[in-house]
Amino acid sequence: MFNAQCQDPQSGGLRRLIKQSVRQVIVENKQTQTEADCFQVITKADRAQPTPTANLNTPNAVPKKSGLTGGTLEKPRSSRILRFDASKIKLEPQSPVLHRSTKMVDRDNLEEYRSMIPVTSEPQCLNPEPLQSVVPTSNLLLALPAFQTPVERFKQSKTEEMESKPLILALLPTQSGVEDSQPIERVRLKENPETQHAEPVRSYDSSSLELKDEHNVVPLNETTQVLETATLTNSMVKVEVELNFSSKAADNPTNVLSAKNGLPQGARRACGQSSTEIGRDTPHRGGRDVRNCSKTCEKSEAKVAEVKQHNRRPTFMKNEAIRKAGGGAKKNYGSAAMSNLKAKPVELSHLAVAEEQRVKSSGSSGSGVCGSDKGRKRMLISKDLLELDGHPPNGAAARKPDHRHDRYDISRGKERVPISLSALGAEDLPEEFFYTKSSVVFQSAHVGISMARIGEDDRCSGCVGNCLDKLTPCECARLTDGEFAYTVEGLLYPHFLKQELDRKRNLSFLSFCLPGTCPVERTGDEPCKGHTQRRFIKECWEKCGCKQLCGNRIVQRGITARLQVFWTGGKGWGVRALDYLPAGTFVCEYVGEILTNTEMWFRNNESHRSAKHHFSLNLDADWCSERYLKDEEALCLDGTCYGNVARFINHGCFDTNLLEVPVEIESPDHHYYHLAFFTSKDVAANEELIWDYGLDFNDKDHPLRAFECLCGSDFCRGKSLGGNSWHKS
Ligand SMILES: C[S@@+](CC[C@H](N)C(=O)[O-])C[C@H]1O[C@@H](n2cnc3c(N)ncnc32)[C@H](O)[C@@H]1O
Repeated sequence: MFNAQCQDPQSGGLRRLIKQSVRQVIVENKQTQTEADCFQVITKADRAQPTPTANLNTPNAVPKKSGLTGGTLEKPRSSRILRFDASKIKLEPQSPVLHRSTKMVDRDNLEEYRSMIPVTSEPQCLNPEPLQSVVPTSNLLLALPAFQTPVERFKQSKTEEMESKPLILALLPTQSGVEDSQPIERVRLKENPETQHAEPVRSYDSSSLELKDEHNVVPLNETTQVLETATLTNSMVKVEVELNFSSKAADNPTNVLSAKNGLPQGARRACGQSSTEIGRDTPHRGGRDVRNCSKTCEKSEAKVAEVKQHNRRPTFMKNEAIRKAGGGAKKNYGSAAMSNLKAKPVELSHLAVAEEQRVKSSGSSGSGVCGSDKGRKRMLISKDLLELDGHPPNGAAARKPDHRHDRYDISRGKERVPISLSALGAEDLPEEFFYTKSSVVFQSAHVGISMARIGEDDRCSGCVGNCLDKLTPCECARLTDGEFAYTVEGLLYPHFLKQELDRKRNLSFLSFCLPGTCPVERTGDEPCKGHTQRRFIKECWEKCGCKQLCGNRIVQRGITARLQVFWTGGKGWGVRALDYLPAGTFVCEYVGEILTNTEMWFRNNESHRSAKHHFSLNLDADWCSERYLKDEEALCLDGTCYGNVARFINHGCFDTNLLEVPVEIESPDHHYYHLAFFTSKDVAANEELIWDYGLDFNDKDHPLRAFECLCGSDFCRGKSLGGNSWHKS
């Protein structure tokens, strides 16, 4: 679909090829500028017989897959932890503040999450001992197991139902929460209150709620009155949370509220506040030097230190406790894959079984483009592909896709930052797809990356710390044309950007590889006129000696910019950055299923043909290499069913703000690489992000018809396509 460029450097004129064309655009300054078509899918090339001369013994040869072993099918049960401020949710359920403060974490990673909790939880007036009686009402950590749909949830077995109990992990005290708070007795959940799947109100009282009787965590008593309600969205399931607080304080001496001050018995006031005495403690007198206070005063240095020390204790359950409580939550898809260094490739047959299970168990997956690709086999492109001893990540292969969109974060916690979805003006939500942070391999695509094959020259094993600190480029940088591509700020160097933009706009002779190596040419009617050579970036990686914080590791760290999927109108969904992004900022990688040209061609002729939007692109930056790439070898990415936020990025014919750059991480094998998007210029907050698909809008041989382009550029190549547009077909 996207990304291959051909031109005849001999004639300099424009000649249309079978799949690609180069168009000349006369820009205002009368300079002739050419824009190459990159948005390309397989046409005749895929139907042709493979060229038998491919030499797989070359250094770049792709290792054949063999003997893939390991892998167990385990039903993934992840849990989401939603931290929200009840008062804010109540007032502004969709505020960005709320959005930012929402974080989904696998149960196994709670400890990691602890460090991310803002210090606003610092107790203001709390006595650590009777904390159970001082219950803040504003910050609550609530874990809800993830479910496919509410309906499915209620079909769960009794055992699983037990596991689905909400788990209050912590109540974080805030200043405002002190005066009017009481112990929570009940959390009442009402799922999907506004949808047809509305389920009856589900109440969890002290016996069904799992609470950790630890600092900041509140035991339950009998239910009495509702003091606070809140609504949060968990994976498109709207959950109304009613926090029921005790009013039977007198029954419980530790929960007695002082009629005068509203504080539970045993809680202390901060110095300078009302001088009401509570219990035997001596309150701090206003204006008094805290150094003179006794330890019983909570403003005293000793008390503050004690409180701080107490708060350093883990607020959350330990993993083991959580597993017991939640029934054995598994690591989530992404993190498990990335953290399992000893993983072996997932056995394909297991994947097939998993896929079948997915199709069977997902009622909605039988429709639409994604629903039609039953039985596909996929693997994560990650360390679990490495041919090392070990096992695949638990449940990674068997994980069921959850097709619903979470508007607060369509990645469902898989990305480092939430990717929100603004559906303003849209009639429907985007079509279902499986959000994946890393590309997955479809059955025939050979992208096995072997650690053993990564040689000394392909990594900087002798480096330490940050390679950017070195005076001379490390081995990885040498593979990036001998220099680092990234600045210390993590941006693409301006000269790198300029060079690549020039290369795209003004296809110079030097940018082309020799004819005769192009798979298009081998099967087409016309000779290939060359492809633009792409400059690859080689990032440092696990096998390098440098640290994870090395500045030559940008794309592998994932998305850091706040992105939002929004409704553009005519173009469908698009992506914008919520903040200003300077030129050279990494935005995201194009993630999808990795498949061969041949497989892509079949898909385009079958399931994708009638699709409204198309999500496939060619990884053809290696077409300039000396060896042939057979059609069964040349790779494409299809983001239709498995993809990330990049699948929503729209096309622009000219003056786009994104540049696609091939980036190698795992190995310097140009056969498979990551296609990373960087801002090609400064991008204002809320500006739509677009890149040039390089689509040949006039290609009538293509199985998919080009869309009628609405990029709005004066140099638009596809705005008046007449009958060639799928919109009109
Ligand atoms: C990779 S998807 C982009 C996301 C898509 N807009 C959506 O709603 O899912 C590519 C598809 O978006 C639409 N599209 C992208 N750029 C466009 C443009 N400039 N004008 C019209 N449609 C566009 C076309 O339907 C195209 O097949």
